[in-house]
Amino acid sequence: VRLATDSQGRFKVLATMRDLSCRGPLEEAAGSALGQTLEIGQLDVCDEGSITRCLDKLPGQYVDILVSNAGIGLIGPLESLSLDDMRQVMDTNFFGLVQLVRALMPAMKRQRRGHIVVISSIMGLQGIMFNDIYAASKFAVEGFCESLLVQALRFNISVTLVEPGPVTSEFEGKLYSGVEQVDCVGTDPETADIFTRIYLPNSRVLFASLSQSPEDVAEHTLKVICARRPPFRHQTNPAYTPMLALKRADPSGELAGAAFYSLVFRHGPLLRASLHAVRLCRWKARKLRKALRLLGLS
Ligand SMILES: NC(=O)C1=CN([C@@H]2O[C@H](COP(=O)(O)OP(=O)(O)OC[C@H]3O[C@@H](n4cnc5c(N)ncnc54)[C@H](OP(=O)(O)O)[C@@H]3O)[C@@H](O)[C@H]2O)C=CC1
Ligand SMILES: CC1=C(/C=C/C(C)=C/C=C/C(C)=C/C=O)C(C)(C)CCC1
Repeated sequence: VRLATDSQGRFKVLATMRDLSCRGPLEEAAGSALGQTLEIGQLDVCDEGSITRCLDKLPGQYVDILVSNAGIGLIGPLESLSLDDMRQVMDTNFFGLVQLVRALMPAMKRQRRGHIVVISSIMGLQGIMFNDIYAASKFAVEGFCESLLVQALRFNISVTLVEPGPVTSEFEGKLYSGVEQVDCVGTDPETADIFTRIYLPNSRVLFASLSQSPEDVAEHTLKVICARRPPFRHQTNPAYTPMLALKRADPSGELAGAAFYSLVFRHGPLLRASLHAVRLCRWKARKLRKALRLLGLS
C-alpha cells in the first residue's frame, strides 16, 4: 500500500496473499489505489504451481522489484517443537524465497534490470535463544542472498536484505499462541523454567520497548528501493547496532555469547529496567511530537 500510494505515482504493485478471502483489510487500506496502482493476486510461496500461475499473469513474467516478505516465526525449547513445524518454517522463510527468486530471476536477467528485496531479520545476523529454527531460516536466507549477489550484479540486478528487529505485527501474537499449545512438553524442568520465566517475560518487554511499526519498516523498504545504489544489507532498528558490534568486534563469538549470557542470567532485572526506561522515553517522545504537531511547530 505504501508503494501503491506513492505521491509521485512511481509504482504499480501486485500485492499477493495465499488466501484471497482475507483481502478485505488490504482492499480497505489500498482505498482508491485498488485497481489503479494496486492489484491483488493469489500466491503461496510454498506452492510452485501458485507462483507460476501468478507470474503467468505478468507480461514476460517480469517485475522490476520483488519484495519477498512472507515469513513465519517459531519459538520454544527445541525438544518441544515438532519437526513438521520446523520444516514449515524452513519451507516458508527459506525455500519460499528460493522458489520466488528462481521463478523471477530469468526475466530480470533477460531485461538486465531488477531489484530483489528480501525482508530478512536481525535474527539473520544474530541468533537469539529459543528462536533456534527461525534464526536458522533467516541465516539461510542471508547466505543464499550473499551467494547470489555477485552473479546478480553481473546482470545489473540489485539484492537487498532488510533486517528489522521486533515489529508490531500479527507475528508476535502468533508466536505466543503457538507457545501456549507447545506447553514445554518433552523438555526438562530447568529448560522449561528458563523459557517461561526468563525468556518469555524478557521477550515481551523487549517487543513492547524496542519494536517498530510495519509502516516504519515499509518506509525503510521504500528508501532502499529508491536508492541510487541500493545497499546489500539494511538494518531498520538502530537499537540492535551494539548487539551486532559485539559480533564484529570478536569473530570468535565468545564476546557475543558471554554478553547474552550475562544479560539473560546475571543482569535480568537491569535488562528489564533499561527496556522499561526505553519504553518510557519513547512514550514521552511520542507525546512531545504530538504536542508540537498540535501547536503547529512540526
Ligand atoms: N514481526 C517481527 O517482529 C519481525 C518480522 N520479520 C519478518 O517480516 C516478515 C513479515 O512478517 P510480519 O508482517 O511481522 O508477520 P505477520 O505474521 O503479520 O505476516 C506474515 C505474512 O506472511 C504470510 N505468509 C505466511 N506463509 C505464507 C505462504 N506460504 N505464502 C504466502 N504468504 C505467507 C502470512 O499470510 P497468512 O495471513 O495467510 O498467514 C502473513 O500475511 C517476515 O518475513 C518476518 O520473518 C523480521 C523481523 C521482525
Ligand atoms: C536481544 C535480547 C533478547 C531477545 C530478543 C528478541 C526476542 C528479539 C526478537 C526479534 C525478532 C522477533 C525478530 C524477527 O525476525 C532476550 C533473549 C530477551 C534477552 C537478551 C537480549
